[in-house]
Amino acid sequence: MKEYIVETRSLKKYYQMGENTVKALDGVDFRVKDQEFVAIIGKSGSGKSTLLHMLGGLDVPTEGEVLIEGKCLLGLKKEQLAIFRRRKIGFIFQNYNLVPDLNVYENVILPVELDGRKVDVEYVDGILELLGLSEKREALPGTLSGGQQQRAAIARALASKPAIILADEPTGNLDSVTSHDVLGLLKMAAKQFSQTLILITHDRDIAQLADRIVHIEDGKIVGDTGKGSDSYA
Ligand SMILES: Nc1ncnc2c1ncn2[C@@H]1O[C@H](COP(=O)(O)OP(=O)(O)OP(=O)(O)O)[C@@H](O)[C@H]1O
Repeated sequence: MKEYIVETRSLKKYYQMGENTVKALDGVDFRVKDQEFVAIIGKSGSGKSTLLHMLGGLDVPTEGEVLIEGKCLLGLKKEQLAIFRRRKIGFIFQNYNLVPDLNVYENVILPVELDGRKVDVEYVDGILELLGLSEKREALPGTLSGGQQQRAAIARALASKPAIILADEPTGNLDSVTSHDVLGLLKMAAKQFSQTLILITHDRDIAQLADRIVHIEDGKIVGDTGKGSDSYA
């Protein structure tokens, strides 16, 4: 295993808006160790989502590199990138993106099935149990509370056993008590299944759950605190 599971080198993403260049990311050197939990904080428009999208291979940098387990994403062909995303990365977004016609269990195993892999039923049952969803396996998403839907989305992200979980404001639609509960469960699950967790949040209380807090401003890392951090600021 490489020292860093995730690494960016001088990562830049510029958008040309007429005469103006928006520097969404402006030279980001970001490193995450295997099984670390890192929270990314920063004001709206500071570049958090852009960074997360680059890490997950959902977008291509203007300059610089993203390395996952030491492998440069830019070197991958389209098909290889799609396989990489399905196998290595679990995404959790603010709007849960559950399929309304499928029940909780079917939603959770969908990415594994789409990848043509055999479902590890015992493992999935363990995740549902851990997230308090065992009773809701057969329920349709529309009949669940926001917190339950988000837990189902977390279960789905965990089910394919990805090495890395990327979560973009996963509790943005939940009240603060539910947010804390859901995030606590996500943290516990990531630990239990030896996953690396990178989470964007506006909420400083939630960020405190992480091993490290990385602060982004105007597309640059301006602070990096917590155990195991390198010093950037
Ligand atoms: N497709 C795009 N075209 C043009 N500009 C973009 C695009 N995507 C992002 N930006 C700009 O890049 C900057 C960073 O955006 P980003 O979404 O990464 O911020 P953020 O920190 O995630 O914000 P929020 O907390 O509001 O989600 C912003 O100025 C945004 O307007």
